[in-house]
Amino acid sequence: MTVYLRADSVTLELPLDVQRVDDSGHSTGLKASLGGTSRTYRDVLKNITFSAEEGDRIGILGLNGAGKTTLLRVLNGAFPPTLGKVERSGSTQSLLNATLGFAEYATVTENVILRGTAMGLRRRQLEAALPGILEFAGLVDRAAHRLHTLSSGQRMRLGFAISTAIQPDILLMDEWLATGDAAFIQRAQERMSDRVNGSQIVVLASHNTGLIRKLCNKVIVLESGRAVFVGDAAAGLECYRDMVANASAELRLYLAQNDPLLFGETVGVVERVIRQGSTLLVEGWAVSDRGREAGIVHVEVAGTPFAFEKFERKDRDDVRRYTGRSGNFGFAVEVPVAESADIMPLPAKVIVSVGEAKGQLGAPLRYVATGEFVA
Ligand SMILES: Nc1ncnc2c1ncn2[C@@H]1O[C@H](COP(=O)(O)OP(=O)(O)OP(=O)(O)O)[C@@H](O)[C@H]1O
Repeated sequence: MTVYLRADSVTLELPLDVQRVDDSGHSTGLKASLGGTSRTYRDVLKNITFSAEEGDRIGILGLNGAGKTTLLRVLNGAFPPTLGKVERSGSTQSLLNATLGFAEYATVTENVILRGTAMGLRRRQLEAALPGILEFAGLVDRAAHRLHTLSSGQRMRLGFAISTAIQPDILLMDEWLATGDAAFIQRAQERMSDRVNGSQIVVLASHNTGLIRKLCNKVIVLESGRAVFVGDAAAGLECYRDMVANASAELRLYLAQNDPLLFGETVGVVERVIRQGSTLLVEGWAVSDRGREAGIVHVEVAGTPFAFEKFERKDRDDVRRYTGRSGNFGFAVEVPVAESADIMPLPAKVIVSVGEAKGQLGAPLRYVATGEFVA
C-alpha cells in the first residue's frame, strides 16, 4: 500500500458564535447573557493545497491563530472541508490533545478501551496493548480506578501512552510538550522519536523552528488561514522568519523567547537608554547572524515604532575581539519623543531590534546596563 496525504483546495468555514450586546456596545451581565448569540461564518482555512508522500516530514508554521491546529483537524478527518478535499492512504494517528475525549466516570482500563476504539483499534489489538499502556503511564495499580480520581499529570501520561501505543503510517502532531517528572519526559521523548522515525509521513505544527529545521524536509507557512508558502523547509523557515520579523515588537519578543534559534545567532545588547529632553538616547552593540554590522536599528518606544537606517556607528574593540570580525558594531540612535510622552519606566518601554535590512529584524535585544561586552 502506498501511503500518502493530500489536500486539494481545502477551505474550511466555521461558525463564529458571538454573544449579543446591548446598543451601547457594553455587555451587561444577565441581560447580555439572556440576549442569545448571533452566528456568522468565517473561513478559518482558505484554499490550501499540498501533498505529502512517503518519507515526507512537513512542518506547519504560522503565528498564533493562523490555522495550524485546524489544518491538522481537517487532515485527520475531524472537520470535513467546506470546499475541496483531503485524501489519505495509510493508518493515521493525531497527537493533538492528550486528554481530550476521556470519560470521567469510566475506569482507567475502560478509558483505554474507549480511546483505543475511537483510534480504530480492534479489541484484540487493544487487549494486547493494554498492559504496556498502563505500564508506560505508571498506572498499573490504578487500572480499576475511575478517571476522575487521577491527577492532571496522571491523565496526561495516560493520554500520551494511549495515543502513542500504536505505530501509525501517518502521524499528525500539534506542539506536543510532555509535562511531568524528568523521567517521564525523557521516556515520552524517546517514544516520540520512535513514532516519528517509524511513520511514513509526519505533519508537525509548531512554533519551534529548531525542531522543524531538524525534522522536516518540507514546510507550510500559514497566514490567516492561507498557505503563503508550501515547499522546501529551508525556504519555508526563511519565509516564517520574515513574517515574524515584520510582526509587532511584543510578538517578536515573545516568539524569540520561546524559540531562541528563530533569528539565528544574532547577538547584541542595549546598554544605555537615557532621556534628554525631547530625545531618547539609545546605545548598544549588535552583530548580525552573518557576523555583520547592523544595517537598521528599530526602536519601539511605548508602542510607537522608529526605524533608523542612518545612525552613529561606534567602534567596539571588545566586540571585534570576541567575534573576530571587523566592523563598527556599536550603535547610537536619538529617538524623538514628545516631552509629555509617558515612556516611564525606562528601559522597560523601549524595545530595540537590529537587522541587516528592513524586514530582517532580529530578536529584540536584552538590556544590560554594564557597558561591558556580554555575549
Ligand atoms: N471551533 C472553532 N470555531 C470557530 N472558530 C475557531 C474554532 N477553532 C478555531 N477557530 C479559529 O480559527 C483560527 C485558527 O485557530 P487555530 O487554533 O487553528 O490556530 P493555530 O495556528 O493553531 O494557533 P496557535 O498557534 O495559537 O495554536 C483562530 O482564529 C480561531 O479562533
